[in-house]
Amino acid sequence: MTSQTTTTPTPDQIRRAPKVLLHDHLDGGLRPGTIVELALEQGYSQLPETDPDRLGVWFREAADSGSLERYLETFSHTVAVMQTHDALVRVARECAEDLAEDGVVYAEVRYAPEQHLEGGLSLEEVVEAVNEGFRQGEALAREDGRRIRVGALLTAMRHAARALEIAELANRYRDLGVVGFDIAGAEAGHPPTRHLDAFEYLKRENNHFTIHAGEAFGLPSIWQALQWCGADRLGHGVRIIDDIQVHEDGSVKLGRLASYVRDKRIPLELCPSSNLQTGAASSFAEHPIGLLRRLHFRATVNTDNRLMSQTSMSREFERLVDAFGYTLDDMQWFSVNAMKSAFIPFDERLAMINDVVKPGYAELKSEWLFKQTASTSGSAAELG
Ligand SMILES: O=c1[nH]cnc2c1ncn2[C@H]1C[C@H](O)[C@@H](CO)O1
Ligand SMILES: [Zn+2]
Repeated sequence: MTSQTTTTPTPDQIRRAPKVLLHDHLDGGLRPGTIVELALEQGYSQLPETDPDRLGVWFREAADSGSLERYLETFSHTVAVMQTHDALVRVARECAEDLAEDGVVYAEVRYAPEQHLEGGLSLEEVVEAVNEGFRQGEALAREDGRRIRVGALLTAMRHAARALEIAELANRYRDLGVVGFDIAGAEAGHPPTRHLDAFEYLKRENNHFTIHAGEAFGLPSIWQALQWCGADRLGHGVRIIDDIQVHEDGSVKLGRLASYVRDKRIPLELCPSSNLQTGAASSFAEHPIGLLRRLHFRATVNTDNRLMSQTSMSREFERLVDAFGYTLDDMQWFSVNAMKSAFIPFDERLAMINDVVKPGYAELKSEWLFKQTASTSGSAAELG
């Protein structure tokens, strides 16, 4: 038996393995039951379904459009019920609890504060409500014997004009639960350079940011995000594949931009299920993550929107294990990559890797070895 097959993780091991999540939208991860309850409490009557199971299916199907623009339309329903302090606290608390339950030990969860002002909250009140929810969720997880740390990323919507204001907000709440900044929304027609003032401000403040780029639009968007805006990470970045040639004999040639991304260890926040829904990839088996992992790009695995994709970190890994035969070693590689790429300080990242991620995988691997040894010695005894 090769070590590849011997360490193929079971669904239970995948769930228990310590996972690190860098790209997850707060407004894309609500529990369907919570949406129904919040809509009822707040008198929001536009939900397409009021049965939680059917609503969950509706989100996945509506998001399965093959177009990022149509995928994004589904967020109008989640954002609609996230307009009060209590709703934001609840959604953030449940997010942290759900991630912890799924074995996520560190997460950076993003949302756009400017989309949560319709109930009269200020930008600061939105950030404080979400932070309160994350802290509650972390504490509840701890009571259940689970360990998770959640940091917030503040997103500015790329079609709007509030990026500098949101960047300033992210800077004000730095070390107070917010670990960085992002821009999201429809990519085509909204280049990241429109928000250069925000990125330049953050660089001057020595702050961190990621940019959704190379998802619905290709290399020019990635190039701008890196070389004009100075992004620390790429949200998706999957289209970097357009700059990689794979020849018939299996040899590979990287273009200048792909080389830069790999040489500089630019983290790619890959979100396989989401890419299938927006048309950025056509199947799990053909998803560029397989090649990017083989070529040692700084690839990470992410959920993007758990509600719209009916997914979780465990589900993403299960599908990757099925498609590419990944082992616990591969899972550890992705998780260490993600932890290295997080926006918290270096010493804290290192501590997470050495005290949480690596020991977690070592334990799972030793469990497996123990079972193997027990079954081998059992059969030897029977033979004897
Ligand atoms: O995958 C995505 N690409 C671009 N924008 C996205 C994606 N997923 C969610 N968003 C948008 C919709 C949300 O309302 C917003 C903030 O989380 O970010
Ligand atoms: Zn996203």
